[in-house]
Amino acid sequence: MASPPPSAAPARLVVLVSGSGTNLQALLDAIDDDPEGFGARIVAVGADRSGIVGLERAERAGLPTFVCRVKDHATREGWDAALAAETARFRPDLVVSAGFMKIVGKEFLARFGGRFVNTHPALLPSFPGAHGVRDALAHGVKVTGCTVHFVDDGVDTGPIIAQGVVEVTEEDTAEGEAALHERIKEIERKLLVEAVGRLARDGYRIEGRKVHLGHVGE
Ligand SMILES: Nc1nc2c(c(=O)[nH]1)N[C@@H](CN(C=O)c1ccc(C(=O)N[C@@H](CCC(=O)O)C(=O)O)cc1)CN2
Ligand SMILES: NCC(=O)N[C@@H]1O[C@H](COP(=O)([O-])[O-])[C@@H](O)[C@H]1O
Repeated sequence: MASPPPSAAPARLVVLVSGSGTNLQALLDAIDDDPEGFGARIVAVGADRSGIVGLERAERAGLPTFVCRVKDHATREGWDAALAAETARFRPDLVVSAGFMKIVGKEFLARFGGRFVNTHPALLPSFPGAHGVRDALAHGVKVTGCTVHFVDDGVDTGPIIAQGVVEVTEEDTAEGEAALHERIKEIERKLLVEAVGRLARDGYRIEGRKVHLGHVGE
């Protein structure tokens, strides 16, 4: 699977959030710093819950937002189809899960598979799921980090785009999960900005588990 050849128009991004949205903010800031050069612009921000700082950041930036809550739908499949339809309204080239805490299903992946990027706070394939930082600490690892990857129908199993490493220190106890997560997020924000910018500017090919950046060799 390959992205379309790079075009003069910036890639359209829909960003999905569930929380504080600092990764979203990093993307907003990078685009603001170099609107022509970044290669992408955010066209909408979606969430699975209301009342979160991530949505406030989007509103402050003057972006359209949408909220799609599981509990407003009779079935999980109905929610997934609604999320896909809301996202599709904004005609994204790429969808970015930046702290989006819901597993998406068949309908969403049918529409956005191969162009849905997630950032996860651990070095995949270790410690997938909703508690990557806590699980890595509990396992006693000495290094952890973050992974930007394409989303597939597993949980955090899709092809890896980029990874960043963070050392675990003696002070990083199970109770100190938040402090380690903050150090990971400092690296993660830069990694996500760099990865999304490169995907948008240079294009990419996914061959099996390998992600090749750029249109070289086509
Ligand atoms: N089909 C996929 N969907 C998503 C993936 C993925 O790899 N495949 N990655 C996530 C993000 N993610 C970690 O990176 C993640 C988010 C949430 C969960 C989870 O277990 N969620 C529960 C609900 C938890 C909650 O609401 O707080 C759920 O979905 O029911 C695991 C991994 C983006 N989506
Ligand atoms: N498995 C998904 C997951 O744990 N996602 C994590 O949530 C945080 C969101 O931070 P933010 O809201 O400040 O961007 C990020 O660390 C992201 O990797």
